[in-house]
Amino acid sequence: MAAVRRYGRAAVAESPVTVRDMRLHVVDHPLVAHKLTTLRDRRTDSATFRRLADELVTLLAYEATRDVRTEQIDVETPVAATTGVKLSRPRPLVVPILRAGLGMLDGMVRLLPTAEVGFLGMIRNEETLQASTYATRMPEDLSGRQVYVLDPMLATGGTLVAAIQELIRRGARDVTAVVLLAAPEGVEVMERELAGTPVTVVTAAVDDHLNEHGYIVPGLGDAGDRLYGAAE
Ligand SMILES: O=P(O)(O)OC[C@H]1O[C@H](OP(=O)(O)OP(=O)(O)O)[C@H](O)[C@@H]1O
Ligand SMILES: O=c1cc[nH]c(=O)[nH]1
Ligand SMILES: [Mg+2]
Repeated sequence: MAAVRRYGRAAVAESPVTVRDMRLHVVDHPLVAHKLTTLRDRRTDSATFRRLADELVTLLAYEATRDVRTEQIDVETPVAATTGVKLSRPRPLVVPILRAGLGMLDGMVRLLPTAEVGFLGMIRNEETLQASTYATRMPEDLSGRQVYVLDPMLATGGTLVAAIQELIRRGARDVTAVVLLAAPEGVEVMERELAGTPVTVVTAAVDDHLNEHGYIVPGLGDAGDRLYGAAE
């Protein structure tokens, strides 16, 4: 599939790649690959999965926050006066998409301690693959805010596109999506549906394809169930 080649290994070498208005950054790092491989493993239990997802997000967050706004401040070390930076206001907003995105929240705010947190509850209908929103708790006005939206899986793209459209409706113009895994089909849908809006997607990998149930292949299964499902 041409799209796979476009976003597969080649994208890792050149990452980030910009396609129309979307910047796709596949984080190429051995620790990222190691943690992702253990997340993929069907034998990994929920407790380990939660810990690894948390660690992986912190590594992705390092890349995702590369353009976070800072301002210069004065600081006195024990030796001399100098200048440094601190995170600027308005505070960045972090929005996990419930349920599975909640497993990424702690790892993200660990690196962004000043962040405000909003919530979007969304569910994908497993028959139609259409996303719907069942809960929203975010500031109404997001103009001037840097927004980081968290969801482990970018599959058909329906969920993330709807989430980002809602952020844009509230005035956000600086949106970064942090996902653990993406499908090439979902990346294409995002480019098409969000054309004209500069959006960055940071991910650990772009996989091969979606199967007939809309699951990422090889993927890691149902992220929500693996994080919060019944114990094995
Ligand atoms: O790109 P898409 O095709 O829209 O699929 C991705 C969405 O599906 C999963 O959520 P799910 O609906 O299973 O909800 P959950 O997080 O509560 O498990 C996943 O966490 C994404 O939100
Ligand atoms: O592979 C997939 C696709 C959607 N949602 C998941 O949790 N996993
Ligand atoms: Mg799920």
